[in-house]
Amino acid sequence: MIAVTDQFIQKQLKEVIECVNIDGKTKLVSLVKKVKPIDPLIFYRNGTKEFSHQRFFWQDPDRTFSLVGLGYTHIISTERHQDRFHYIEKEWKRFIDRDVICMGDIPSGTGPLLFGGFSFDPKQDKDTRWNEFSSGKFVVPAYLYTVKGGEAFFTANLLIHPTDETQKYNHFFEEKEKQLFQLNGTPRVQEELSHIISKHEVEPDLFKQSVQEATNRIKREQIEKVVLARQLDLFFNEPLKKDVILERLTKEQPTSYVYTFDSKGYSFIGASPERLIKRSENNVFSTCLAGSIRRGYTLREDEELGQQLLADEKNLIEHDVVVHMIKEAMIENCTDIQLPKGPSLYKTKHIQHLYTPVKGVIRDGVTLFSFLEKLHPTPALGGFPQKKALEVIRELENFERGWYAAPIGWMDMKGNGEFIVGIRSGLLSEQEATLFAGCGIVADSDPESEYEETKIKFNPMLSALGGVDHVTH
Ligand SMILES: C=C(O[C@H]1C=CC=C(C(=O)O)[C@@H]1O)C(=O)O
Repeated sequence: MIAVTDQFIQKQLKEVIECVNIDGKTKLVSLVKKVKPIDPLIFYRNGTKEFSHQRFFWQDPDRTFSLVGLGYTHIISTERHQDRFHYIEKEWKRFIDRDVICMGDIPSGTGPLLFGGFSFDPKQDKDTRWNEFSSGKFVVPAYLYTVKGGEAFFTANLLIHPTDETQKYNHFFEEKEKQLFQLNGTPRVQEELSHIISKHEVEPDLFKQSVQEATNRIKREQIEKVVLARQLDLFFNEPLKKDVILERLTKEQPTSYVYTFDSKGYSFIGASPERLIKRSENNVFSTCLAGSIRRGYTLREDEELGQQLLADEKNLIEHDVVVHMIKEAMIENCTDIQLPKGPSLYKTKHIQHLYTPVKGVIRDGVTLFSFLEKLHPTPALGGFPQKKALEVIRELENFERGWYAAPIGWMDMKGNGEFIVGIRSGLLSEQEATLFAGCGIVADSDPESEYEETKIKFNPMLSALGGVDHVTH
């Protein structure tokens, strides 16, 4: 990409405004500039005053790729049950073709990019807490900061109306850049968090009963595997500092994706280790992650626990069901599939998992969203067979999962992008948080152990919110 100057951008903007004035139709113009890298958390924080109701943040586990969006210039949202993936993709394509003007050669991950997610199951009974998070909701940010490797880019996606005058945008880009990239102040991770004044496990006994019921059904061969989840409610003494929580997540969960989607006072936030699908040109990557054990307190104990997990039959069955389903989806949609023979370990700060990465070359005509539709929910989040597992979850879980355990991610205008599953997550509002955690149930699952496993899975969010002591390795 050519390094553009502010004068060049100003000239381009002037030309677009003149065209829009003549044409009489509102357009989104996407301006991209290479900038000096700053910490993406600073960009997110700089949006607190103006954009706290419309912000998102995304960072890869290796922290070499970050996206931060401020302000939502365009929203594509649906409450559809059936073809929600297709609908969002179709609307996005239509928007790009009809309403977007891009300047020059735009690198992947910049420009008019779509960020958002889907709900786990649009057929679950609705809870008003999830009102801002529809069955499919995607946004094009007004301002986007992208970090790719050592390079950084600032995108402004501006809506230009036919009545707009050129003067309105004089020095606009430069001033926004100055405002959003200012390095004022130290990292806030040391700052005191709001205090948890009350912690409430939502119906733990019901969860254990549901696990028991699920194992009975599995033994009666009505289903092979089902993932059951539960909630933990937290109440705080003062409004939550979302930028501090996000910063703690990035520091405390170095092997996880960190993400938040903020909308009108609510934030869906988490640190997930689980990639659902990534597309980069014609290459696709997915991950089978299922089967868990806690981390050890010493290196030795940690290794022993890892070996125990790698040999544990119950966990291997749980994992195999996921590998089988993802492999089938890969065969259908890809060529040149590469899949290791057996799982390895994936360690996060509080928990270790059985892990099998998969890659392939996407077949002609398959898109990121059509692939997503095939995969979601994998047996790591739903169960197997998929349809039956969803019915069991609807029956045995007594809350709406919303975006928990569902795809969240991004796609650019070239169709490249990545989706993870929104686990190790919580829904935050002003002074409250609801955390979610689930686990895969197979015939041999024991309700008490599954309950303990969900406790560990609450820890990444709980710790970022100031609720648990840190485990050190
Ligand atoms: C459903 C969750 O985790 C899934 C991902 C990895 C391992 C899992 C397990 O071992 O049960 C779960 O399938 C969660 O963290 O809420």
